This record gives sequence, structure tokens and C-alpha cells, in this order.
Amino acid sequence: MSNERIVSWHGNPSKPLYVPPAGAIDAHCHVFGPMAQFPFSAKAKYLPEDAGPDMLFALRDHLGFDRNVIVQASCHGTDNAATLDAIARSNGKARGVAVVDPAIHDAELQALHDGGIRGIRFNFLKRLVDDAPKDKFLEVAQRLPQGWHVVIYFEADILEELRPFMDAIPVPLVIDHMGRPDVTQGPDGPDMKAFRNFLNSRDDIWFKATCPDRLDGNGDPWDMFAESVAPLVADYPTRCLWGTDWPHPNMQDAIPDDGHLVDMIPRIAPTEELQRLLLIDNPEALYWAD
Ligand SMILES: O=C(O)/C=C(\CC(=O)C(=O)O)C(=O)O
Repeated sequence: MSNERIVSWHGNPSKPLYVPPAGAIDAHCHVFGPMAQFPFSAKAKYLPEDAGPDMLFALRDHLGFDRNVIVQASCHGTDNAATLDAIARSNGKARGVAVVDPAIHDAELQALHDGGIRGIRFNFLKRLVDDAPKDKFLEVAQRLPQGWHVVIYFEADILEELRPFMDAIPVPLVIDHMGRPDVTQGPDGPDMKAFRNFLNSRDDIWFKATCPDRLDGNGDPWDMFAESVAPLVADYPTRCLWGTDWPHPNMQDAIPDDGHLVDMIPRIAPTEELQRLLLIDNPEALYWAD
């Protein structure tokens, strides 16, 4: 890995035209560092510039959101200190998802709960992590604090391979970026069909209708993303979440304008009722149930 620190976020995102409802939650974002206080993991696959809580909360306010769910990014490995620090600074307006060493003690899981964590993330992207031990992941998934869930990040080509593993997880599942379907196949393409089959296999699988910038190679305004994802939100309105994905790790060559990302919301959730579910009720059920 090069030692050059990367900027993957927009310096001056536009003000969105869409105004989120009061209480709206950005349910997928990260913090990077600050490095002097929270060094990156020795195993990190990218070395970003600092993107700490002050920047995240300023963006939240600029975009018209009220709360954040901060997902531990791979560059911080299994040390959740930066994520916990951001939650602690949020005045109750952030909760989080941790990445843990599967050998973590129950008391440490409880300490994470007390710090605002409500789930753990299993990352299966080979470009981001060296190994993803399914047997160990399953063991820790069986002893999570009450009310927690598991977030899984994978790409569409390994959905079937992961099925036995995911089927065995005894708590709700939240799938990052819908398992990265090729949205240019359209709403009835093979990737979306396979993902719908998976959603239909149990009623406690949730998904993040996120990342047009990662999933639609045609670029902003990401029309194929809108076309492919709107039907999924319409058909599973109580199981979808939305997030900016700021600071957009690894997107330095195609940095999205966060204001434009927010303007995707009414295109995938066209009614006020769908927007309330997507931005408030659904993420509250997972992250602010207590
Ligand atoms: O931010 C995301 O959701 C996606 C990422 C980064 C990531 O997950 C991580 O570093 O943990 C990606 O595809 O590079």
C-alpha cells in the first residue's frame, strides 16, 4: 500500500433539492481517524486523510439529516475506538456497527453496546480484508447482545456461495449495498432476481439501498440505479435502509456529490410513507430500539 493519504469525498457537496423528514437517519457512513488519535490498522488496504466526527456532523446538518449510523471501516481493522469516539461526541445522534475479532469476550461486546454499537460487520471483499473466517463469524454471531444484528458486505458473485453461512446466522441480517448487484442489468436482471430470492428466504433480512456511485457505472445521475432499486424499495418497504456512505472509501476516482446522493431518495422512495420507513422507522427499529 502506498503511504500517500487519499481523499475520497467531495470538498463542497451541493445542497440537496430533496428535504428529508425531521429525524432522518443516514444509516451508512464512516469516520476515518483522526489518525493522530486513532491510527489506522497495519492491515488497512487504503490510507485515507482524516475524516472525523466534526466533518461527518457538519455534512449531516448540511444534507438535512438528524442522525447517523457509523459503520466501522476496514481501515480501522477491529479497533473500534474512532467509531466509539464519534458516537460519544454525537449527543445521542449516532449509533454504530463494529468490526470485532471473533474471539472477543462477552464483556467487551457489552462495552460496545454501552458505547452505542448495535451490530457487527462481516466483510467478504477480498480487496478490503485478508480473511473472513466463516466458522469464527458464526460462533460470535451466536452470542451477540440482545437486539443486535449482523451486517454483511459481499459482492453479487458470491451470494450463492455465502447462503449456507448466512442462513445459519441466528440474528437479523443487514446487507450492505444490496450485495452489490449489477444495476445496469435492470430491475429484473439476474443479480436483482437472486437478491430477491435471498430476501424471500427469511423475513429478517434488511438491505441498504445505497451507493449509486459504486453500483451504476453510467455515473451521476445514476438512472439505472434508480430504475433497478425503486422496485426493490417498493416491494420490501419495511426492510430497507438508506445512507450516504460518506466519506466514500476507495471512490477517489469517481467522488460523488453527497447532495446528489440525497436527491436519489425520492427517486427510489417516491411517497412520503416510503421515505418515512426508509429514513426513520426502519433504521430506528435496528439502531434506536432502546
Ligand atoms: O464503505 C463501504 O461501504 C464500502 C467500501 C469500504 C468499506 O466497506 C470498508 O473499508 O470497510 C468499499 O467498497 O471499498
